[in-house]
Order: sequence, then C-alpha cells, then structure tokens
Amino acid sequence: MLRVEGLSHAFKNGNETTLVLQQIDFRVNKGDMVALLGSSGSGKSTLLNLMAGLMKPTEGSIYIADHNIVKMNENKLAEFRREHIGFIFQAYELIPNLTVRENIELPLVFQSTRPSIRKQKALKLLEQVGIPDKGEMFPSQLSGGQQQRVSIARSLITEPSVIFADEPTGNLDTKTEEEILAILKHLNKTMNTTFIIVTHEREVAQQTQHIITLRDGLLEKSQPAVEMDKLPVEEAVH
Ligand SMILES: Nc1ncnc2c1ncn2[C@@H]1O[C@H](COP(=O)(O)OP(=O)(O)OP(=O)(O)O)[C@@H](O)[C@H]1O
Repeated sequence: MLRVEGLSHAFKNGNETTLVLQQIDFRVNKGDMVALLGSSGSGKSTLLNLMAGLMKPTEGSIYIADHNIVKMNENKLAEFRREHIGFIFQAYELIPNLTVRENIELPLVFQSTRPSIRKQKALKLLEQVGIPDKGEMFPSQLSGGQQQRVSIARSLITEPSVIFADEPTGNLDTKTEEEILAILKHLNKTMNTTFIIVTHEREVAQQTQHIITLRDGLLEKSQPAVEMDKLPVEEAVH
C-alpha cells in the first residue's frame, strides 16, 4: 500500500547541505498501524512530510496505492493528497472560528460534497471518536484530548488510503494519550485504515503492530512491535 524506495533527503541552506535521510527502504501493508520511532533530529518528521507529499525528496520513490507521488506535478499531487492522504498534527491545527462539525467537514467542502452528506458523515465520525455531543461547539471550548479526537475525525472523513500522524499524543497527558491511542487502534481495526505514527516514545510505538526505527537519518530497524518488546530498553530506543 505504501512503498518507500531508496529515499534520501538533504536540506540546502546557502552553501551548506545537511543530509537528513539516507537510502531509506520499507513497505507498509494496507490496514497496518506502523510507528516511526527515533530520537529528536533522527529524521522522522522529514520522512513523514515526504511521504505525505508536503515536500519532494532529493532522491528515491514513494509509492502510495501504486502511484509514485515523487513524480507527480503540483496539481496532480494536491488532488492525490485530497483523495488518498489524511494528516493528524501534534497541535491539532483546527480552525478556531469554525465549529467542531464544520472543522470535520472541511476536507469534504474542498471535494464539493453535498452539505447533507458532509453533515451525516461528520456526525457519524463524532460518534466514532467518542464526542457525539460536541459538534456545535468551537475548538477552544474543548480539552486537548477532545481537540485531537476532532482532528482524527477530520483526517478520516475522506476515507483516505493512509493517515500520517506526527506525534499525535505529544501535547497530551498520559491518561489522555492512552485514550487517543485506543481510539486510533480501534479505528485502524474497524475501518482498516493504514496509520503511520511518528513518535519518539517507545511506549507509544509499542501500541502499534510494526516499528520502524530511524537513527541519524538511517533506517536502523524495521520489526514487529512484539519483537521489540523483548529487547532491553537501551537497545530498543536510542
Ligand atoms: N528546513 C530545514 N533546513 C535544514 N535542516 C533541517 C530542516 N528541517 C529539518 N532539518 C534537520 O533535519 C534533521 C532531522 O529533522 P526532523 O525534524 O526530521 O527530525 P525528527 O526526528 O522529526 O526530530 P523531532 O523529534 O525533534 O521532531 C535535524 O538535524 C534538523 O535540524
């Protein structure tokens, strides 16, 4: 479903070039829930942004549903992203002057979906993320965990092939983190949506099925989460 091949990325600032990712290869099957684990600066966000089509890599290919997004022009990529890719941000990124329901419906507004259909889908998703009564409130009236539930619902409304989540529980306390991860796991199972979750926390990665570990821009390990469970902590996370 997702295939990364020979992916490298360097940032250029004036005369200086920083190589951030080097020859990364992996694949993710449809319906998998995968963690991208690594310490700060290891290249996780860069990899996520490349896979989500937010930037072009220096080298390599990224196939989503058999389409190489690296080769797409801006217009095609924008259309492909609207249809196939969902994104969950650490800081939720909700629009403050729209209601919760309007925020969830927004991706469908860009697809010119009929208002009655949009509303129906948003209400169903509000139920699925456990906040059925919050639709007419504004984001500022919700807790952080509730705002992240809204952001999850928004990412799902277009029924994308894959959802990329960048430290989705990074702003939340442990109890709320557990709730959000439980919701993601449930949605992964029931909707068969593929999730790629960036985290620097081993405990979060452990909640997924498969862990890809980055270290200094290199893919260090790619293994089922259960295998990682058997390693001593210092070997599992750097
Ligand atoms: N626009 C940029 N220009 C130059 N270097 C950059 C740029 N963006 C990121 N980098 C560098 O790339 C490396 C990887 O950054 P990245 O944000 O991908 O890491 P990360 O693993 O997501 O870290 P964190 O967990 O702290 O977010 C870092 O050394 C960073 O300084």
